[in-house]
This record gives sequence, structure tokens and C-alpha cells, in this order.
Amino acid sequence: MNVEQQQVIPVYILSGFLGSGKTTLLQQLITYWKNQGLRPAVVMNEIGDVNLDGLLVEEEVPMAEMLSGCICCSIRADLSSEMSELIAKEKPDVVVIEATGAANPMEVLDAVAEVALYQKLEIKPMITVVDAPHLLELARTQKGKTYRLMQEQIRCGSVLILNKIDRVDQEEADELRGQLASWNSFARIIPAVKCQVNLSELLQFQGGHQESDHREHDHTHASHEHVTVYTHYFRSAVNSELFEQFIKELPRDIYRGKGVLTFSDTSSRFLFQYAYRESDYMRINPQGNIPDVAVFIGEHFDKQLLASRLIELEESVKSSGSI
Ligand SMILES: Nc1nc2c(ncn2[C@@H]2O[C@H](COP(=O)(O)OP(=O)(O)OP(=O)(O)O)[C@@H](O)[C@H]2O)c(=O)[nH]1
Repeated sequence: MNVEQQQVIPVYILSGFLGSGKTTLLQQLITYWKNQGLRPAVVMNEIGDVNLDGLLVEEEVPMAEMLSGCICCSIRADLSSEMSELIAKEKPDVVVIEATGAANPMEVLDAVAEVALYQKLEIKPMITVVDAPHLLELARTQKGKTYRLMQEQIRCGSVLILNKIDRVDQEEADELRGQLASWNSFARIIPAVKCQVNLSELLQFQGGHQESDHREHDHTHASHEHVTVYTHYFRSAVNSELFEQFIKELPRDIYRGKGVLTFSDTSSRFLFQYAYRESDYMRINPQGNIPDVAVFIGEHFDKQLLASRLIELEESVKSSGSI
């Protein structure tokens, strides 16, 4: 199929520590989508060789399982290929990734961004499920790798589901809310038991910004999306020098970028990489239908602004008449 005709598939990433309730949420999401006549597909991984969580998902839901490791560290390339295979084979309307509890969320985002280079995806802001009693216990001791990873997962979430609230008392729940807000003031916090939240609100919120949400805070934000991904599919070639200039001027809060580009002033296509203010361009000759695309990952940056700058680059080539 022509890339132009490809449907943009929303991708939801569920993050959260081991046993926090991700699978519990996943099951509800699947039912919800199915009731709407949509076809969800799941990418799931589990440390160990048996995907126990997978057994909890209805059999007819297409699923790519990645065993023996965590998506982020051992099989990053596999996540990309598993996901594209799953999409090509199953043609889902929506994809959900349940990242293992031990996964670093930025690494997972990075791996998914890779897939967006050759598949039209809309990477939704991350949903982090927080295990209330577990976090309470760790917050009191404040140490260890687990604590730091949990903190990182909380920092990256745009929605934090404070789950298992039945296992803490009111005072502890308030303490936890305060803790979450201090680590991530952008995210919306939803206390829950068994991840029972209003799913249409959760997903709707994921699609954009809801002004009403801001009122809860005593400060205003342009968006709740703390860690953000912006994917731009180019409609036409851009000038290489202007693009390089654009990359040099990227705001500091964008720390990762990658893409495949056709420049109006060069003969081949390029793979570009950008990480922590360093950029790199490599000539490539991709096989198959690879769109011209750039993916940017960063914290709380203005997607609209980035989009309009990139559109300006496209327009400037068109108006100058160069090919
Ligand atoms: N008390 C209580 N238990 C819960 C709640 N939500 C989930 N659980 C239980 O917690 C356990 C782990 O839930 P899962 O949904 O499998 O968690 P997970 O995040 O997918 O776990 P991993 O795949 O190991 O990362 C299960 O036994 C759930 O029934 C809750 O709100 N309260």
C-alpha cells in the first residue's frame, strides 16, 4: 500500500512498575475498543520465558510477545520489527504496548519512534500506572534502583493512574498525590482501584489538551503532555541547509530526533539522527515504501510550533520552485 494511503495508527504505551496493574488496565482497554468495533493489537513483553500476562488477554486479540527480556534493553530492534510485522499482518486500528515493569520509559519511546519512521503512527502520551502501596513503601526508604525507575516512569507519564488506592488510607493517598505532583507537575493524576477509570476520558485526554483540566492546578500549562513525541510526515522535500539550520535551532527541551528525509538539493535520501544537540546525516537508499518523516522526543515542547516550522520548510522549497 502506498504510504500516503496508510491510516495513522494510534499507539498507546502503558508504563508502570511490575505488578502495578498494567494488564488490568489493558484488559479494560481491549474490551472498550472492541465494543466500539475497533481492532486492537497488543505488544507485550515479560521478563522470563512465559508470557503470563498474555494468557489474560482474549485469544483473538492479535499480539506480539517479546519474551526473555525487557523491551528497552535487550530487544529494542525487535520491538520495531515485531510491531511493524504485527501492523502489516493484522492491520489493527489501534496498538497498545505494555512495557515490562522494568523498562525505562524513554528507551521504550525511542524504540517506538523508530517504528514511526516507516509506519504511520500517532504516538500517544504515556500512561503510567503507579502502585500506591509499593510507591509509599519505597518513598519512605528513598533508595534503590527500583525507586529511581519508578520515579522515571512517573516523570514520563502524561496521565498517572494512582492504582490500588484501596490498599492505602486517605492520609497516605494524599501524601502520594503530593509526591507524584512534585515529580511531575504536568501530569493528570487519577486515583483508582483495579485501574477502573473512565476510559473514554482517559483516551480523549490522550488525544489532546482539555482546558478544563488546567483549572485543578494553580498554574497554567500549555499541555499536560510532559514527555512528548511529535511525528511529522513530510509532504514534500525540504532544503538540506535550511533543515540543518532548523535542527541547530531546536529548543533544548527536545533531546532526541530521527527521521528519513528527501532533500530538494541532494540526489539521495538521508537518515538523520539527533541526540543531545549532536546531529548526524547518513545517505540511505531505503527499500520499500518509506515515507519522509521526522520524529522528535522531548519534554513539554510546543508541537504546534515545531509543526509550523517544518511546514514552512516544505513551503519554502515549493515557492522557490526548486526540486
Ligand atoms: N488490591 C488491589 N489489587 C490490584 C489492583 N489492581 C490490580 N491489582 C492486582 O495486582 C496484581 C498485578 O496486576 P497486573 O494488572 O497483572 O499488573 P501488571 O502491571 O500487569 O504486572 P506485570 O506484568 O508484572 O508488570 C493482580 O493480582 C491484580 O489483581 C487494585 O487496585 N487493588
